[in-house]
Amino acid sequence: MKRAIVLVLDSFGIGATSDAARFGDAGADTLGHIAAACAQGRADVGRQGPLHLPNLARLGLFHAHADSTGSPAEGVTLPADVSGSYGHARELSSGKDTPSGHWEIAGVPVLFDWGYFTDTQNSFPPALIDELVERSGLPGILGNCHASGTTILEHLGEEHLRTGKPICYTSADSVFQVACHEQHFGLERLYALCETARELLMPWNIGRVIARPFVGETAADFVRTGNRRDYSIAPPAPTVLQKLVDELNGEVVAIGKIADIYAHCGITRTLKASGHDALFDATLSALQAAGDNTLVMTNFVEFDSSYGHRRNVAGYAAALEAFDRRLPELLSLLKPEDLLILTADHGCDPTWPGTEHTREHIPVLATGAGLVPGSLGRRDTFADIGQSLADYFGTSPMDFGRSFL
Ligand SMILES: O=P(O)(O)O[C@H]1O[C@H](CO)[C@@H](O)[C@H]1O
Ligand SMILES: [Mn+2]
Ligand SMILES: [Mn+2]
Repeated sequence: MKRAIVLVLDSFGIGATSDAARFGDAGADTLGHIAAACAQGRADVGRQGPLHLPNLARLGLFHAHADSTGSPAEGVTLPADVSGSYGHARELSSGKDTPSGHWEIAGVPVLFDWGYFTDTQNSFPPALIDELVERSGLPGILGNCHASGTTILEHLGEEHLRTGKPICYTSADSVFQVACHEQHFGLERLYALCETARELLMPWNIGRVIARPFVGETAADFVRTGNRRDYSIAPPAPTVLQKLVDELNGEVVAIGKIADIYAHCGITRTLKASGHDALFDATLSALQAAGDNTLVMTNFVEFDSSYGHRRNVAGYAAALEAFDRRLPELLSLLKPEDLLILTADHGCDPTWPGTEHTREHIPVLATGAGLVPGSLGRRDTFADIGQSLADYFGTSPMDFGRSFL
């Protein structure tokens, strides 16, 4: 029986890549800088002391990090006995965004350039906004700038409630984000607006439109909800997910934002859940129900959206420790022939200037399926994961990547 589980810890980078300087990210290190802050007592909010990830450590996380950066993370002990196969991978894709990372993990790197809105103010072309306003019957828009999604709610959330104008913003990523109040503006109306924006943005080659619903009545208490929705374009070639479905009639269970990120291509079941515990629970039940030729893939989004972008080191550390505590539940469900892979889609170093992603190696932690514990070394592309999955299931090979099985 072939069953693979891929857990994407969104934004969990383990050290800058050799091309990071091109992104302004030379020296970024999501894991290393979190561990250092913990070791130095600078992350004692809601948690205490050195970063404690015993289960990830046993799978080889800190070994992979040391191989990636050249030195062990501060304040952590590298276990003598490692039970997993561990490596770190570079990114071939031109960007450091979520779709690029996920598609490359699935064997399809993004070798073209996305469209970006590079102006930090008045970021969107007037003709685009005019058409969006007209087609959606809006009184206008707010924002029209680069912004952090929580800060912009503090600045413009109340004006949004007064005027009914959606808050549109972007970032260094190829995104068009729309924040609207779930009740005052309406959730379904926000989704419809995003669908129109998705259509209008096709010629601009923008990777994603993201609906960012929020609740609350004043700047002090606005909070984004789990009803976020990502409208991605389709991957440029069949991913390993698609091949598993098309060639082997397999099952692909997408948990969290996975289905949205692959534009619902190559997915047979979608499970939504809000918060890491609920995502973990959904992963466990999907695995318990999984039959032959099944891939269960989960994205743990809070690392990125609640802690990485928010530059919240203690929060990121606490979320990693909580994830680590639950890992034995998953490991105990695995059958020897199952393949488990833990990885990430890019970095988002919470100590780095700004609020953007960081260009980093991702961890590749694999166990099961006859893998021998030990180092997988530096991998040239995230697509080694996709190629390994193709190899494991026996689909036709991917065009990119080298199997580590
Ligand atoms: O600041 P928020 O709204 O979380 O936005 C972040 O999330 C987007 C998608 O990952 C990125 O473009 C980044 O800007
Ligand atoms: Mn991401
Ligand atoms: Mn992000």
